[in-house]
Amino acid sequence: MITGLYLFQNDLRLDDNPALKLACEEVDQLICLYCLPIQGPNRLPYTVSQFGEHRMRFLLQSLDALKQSLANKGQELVITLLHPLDAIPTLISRYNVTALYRSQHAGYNENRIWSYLETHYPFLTFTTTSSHTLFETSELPFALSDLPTTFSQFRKHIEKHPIQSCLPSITALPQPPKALPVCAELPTVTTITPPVSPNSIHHNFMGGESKALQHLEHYFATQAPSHYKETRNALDDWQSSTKFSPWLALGCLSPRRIIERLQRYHQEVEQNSSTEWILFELLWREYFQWYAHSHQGKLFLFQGIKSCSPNTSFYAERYQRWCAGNTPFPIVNACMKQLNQTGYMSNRGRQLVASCFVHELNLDWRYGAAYFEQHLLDYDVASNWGNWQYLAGVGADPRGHRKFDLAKQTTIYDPDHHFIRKWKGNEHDGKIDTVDAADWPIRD
Ligand SMILES: Cc1cc2nc3c(=O)[nH]c(=O)nc-3n(C[C@H](O)[C@H](O)[C@H](O)COP(=O)(O)OP(=O)(O)OC[C@H]3O[C@@H](n4cnc5c(N)ncnc54)[C@H](O)[C@@H]3O)c2cc1C
Repeated sequence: MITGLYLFQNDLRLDDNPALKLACEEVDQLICLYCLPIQGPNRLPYTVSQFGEHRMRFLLQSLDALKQSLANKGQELVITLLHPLDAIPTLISRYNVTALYRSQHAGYNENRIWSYLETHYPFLTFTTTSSHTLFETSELPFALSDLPTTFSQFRKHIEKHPIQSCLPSITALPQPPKALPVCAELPTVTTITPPVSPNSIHHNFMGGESKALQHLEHYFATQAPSHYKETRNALDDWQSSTKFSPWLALGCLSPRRIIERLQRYHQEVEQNSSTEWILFELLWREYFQWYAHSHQGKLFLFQGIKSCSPNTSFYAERYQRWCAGNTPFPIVNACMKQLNQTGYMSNRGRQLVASCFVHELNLDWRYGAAYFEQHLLDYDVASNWGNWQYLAGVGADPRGHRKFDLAKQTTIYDPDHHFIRKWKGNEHDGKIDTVDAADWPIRD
């Protein structure tokens, strides 16, 4: 009798999940595990915790949904607050686990944990299968160490490569062993976050696989894909971009399932430069995934993948002002308040606030990335840290860095200040510093 352990991470779904399918085929009984990292020391050295309330709400909803789907098939999702290196060895020895499975993950820490287990349990089998990306490592037309240094080169290599078809949803799973440990006492969605206003943008963001598939269908049932390229830079409109990112980040939705639905839209409705741009953006996501796999720990270094560090530092007051949306830049303030109140910010907004962080406030980009990590519903280690590096000039940008003219951007994207007024971006005191580095008040 083979007992397997499946570690759920960024693949909280049964649909198109090749890693889980393989586990189901190879073992007689299966433990399904999720380690929820909300207790213990913060893994980031940048003062913030990993989970803001919106991010946690979306994750808990997604876990609830997965737990229910598994229960409908006679399985049990064990959710623990223990670190994987405490939980997994205990389960291995208590249930005589001999085979461990997971989906491929771009996270440096997640991979170190898996490698540690592989080294310490050489007689067990460890299998990692890709489900978070459009392609598998073996399909890439270059070695990971030779990943193209720019997105354009990457896209040229990959865009004509056929994308594998999706797998159907898993209908049957091996049973769990008898007397599995009960789940940790988890905070519930209602205890951890305040109720969501029905008018709020994030009312639409409900975690879980079935919500993801509903949203996918709904998006492609509208005309929005046919206008995506013209609308995708809007700051605050639900239909302007796909809003797939939170479900993609947790793996409630497979990127290949999106491509399959996009192709159906092409056959049934139309194919134009807007619809093609959706694939283009998903290739950006793909690039950052492989970028993280390729550069590993360098994703978190101040100098990124470059050889010299930016000329920025950490100024506590400036950082606090940026987080709270109290800088001299109304558009930035509005975007930050939108993030704080909803857990979402448009791609254009993210570019503007990151540019402000690095180029106007001269702050160390990693603190901005860590703040995003805490608050974004769609936080994804590769997309977040890769984009921040890009904007800070220490990543994959051939131009060196991106500094946005915030006044000009406001004229283009919020000409009548509707967005700024809505999010109260004008409510600020116009200052960057009121104390100096030694905490002595600065006099005007
Ligand atoms: C500083 C910064 C931090 C970011 N952090 C994250 C993050 O943690 N998680 C995340 O998913 N995206 C991140 N992005 C990328 C992008 O802003 C979001 O993916 C996008 O805004 C999500 O909204 P959407 O699903 O409507 O996107 P759409 O415009 O509809 O794009 C479709 C999909 O393509 C992908 N995509 C689009 N743009 C990018 C991009 N620049 N990089 C990677 N993937 C992209 C996403 O998966 C997105 O869901 C970041 C961008 C910046 C500038």
